Amino acid sequence: MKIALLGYGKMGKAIEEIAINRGHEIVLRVSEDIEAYNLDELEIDAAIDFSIPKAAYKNITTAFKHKVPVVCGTTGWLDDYEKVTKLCKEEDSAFLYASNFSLGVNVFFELNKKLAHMMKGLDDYAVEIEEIHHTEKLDAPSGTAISLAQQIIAENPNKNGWQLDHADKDEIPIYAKRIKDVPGTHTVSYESKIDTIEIMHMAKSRQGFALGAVIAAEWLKDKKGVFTMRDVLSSLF
Ligand SMILES: NC(=O)C1=CN([C@@H]2O[C@H](COP(=O)(O)OP(=O)(O)OC[C@H]3O[C@@H](n4cnc5c(N)ncnc54)[C@H](OP(=O)(O)O)[C@@H]3O)[C@@H](O)[C@H]2O)C=CC1
Ligand SMILES: O=C(O)C1=N[C@H](C(=O)O)C[C@H](O)C1
Repeated sequence: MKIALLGYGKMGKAIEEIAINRGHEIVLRVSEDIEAYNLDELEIDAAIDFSIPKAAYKNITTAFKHKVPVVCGTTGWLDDYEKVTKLCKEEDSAFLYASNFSLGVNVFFELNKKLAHMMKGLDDYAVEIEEIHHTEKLDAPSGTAISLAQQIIAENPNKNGWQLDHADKDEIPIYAKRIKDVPGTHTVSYESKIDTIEIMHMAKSRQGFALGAVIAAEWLKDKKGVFTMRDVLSSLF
């Protein structure tokens, strides 16, 4: 496959290494305004966007206009998600966003949903989410923590939203910590006066995120429509 990397920072470089090892060719590396590049002449099979929150919308929608399928891992831009999916359908293109591409986190998401379902009637337990990332991360809370909160809210009628660092009774607090070099750790805990139930995922490197993104691009290549990582991993869950 011919792959365009929209964003060539820590994740772009990790994805490049894995894509080349899997026999793909990187035909474009974008680190600035996408309009500076000629997408049409490169015969791109898929673009993978791991850029910055304020660039993601333009990168994605520009790729659609050039009929390039987009896998997006950039977080912190989701206020524009509905606009992007509408445009994807209008342009007859393909789009797959995941707040976290690692297989382990996608298993963790399934555990989180099951645990939330079991805990929804147990009012003695207070739920909270903690995420820890490296100090260069631009957004807080992490996209993964938001996905975890949304999954709990979907299961629990007593929870209507989330807030960073504090929460009302009907909300889930998300605590975001920044510590040098941490690739990404997420913990969901339910605490009562007598015990604590906790599930945790700790990434040891960026390799899992990068491999998942390349697998998603291979999967998306000849498809049309809007997908999630659950579609890619449907045979597992
Ligand atoms: N979904 C997932 O599984 C994962 C998601 N992420 C997310 O991916 C994103 C990138 O993370 P990471 O690689 O660690 O961050 P980095 O800061 O290392 O990389 C971002 C890169 O984007 C570049 N950039 C700036 N403007 C543009 C633009 N207009 N178009 C394209 N690229 C641009 C930056 O260039 P410059 O430095 O010159 O400004 C930088 O090289 C973040 O949003 C992060 O949360 C990260 C890991 C996993
Ligand atoms: O910025 C990061 O590094 C990461 N971002 C993603 C997120 O916001 O959830 C995924 C992963 O945890 C690493």
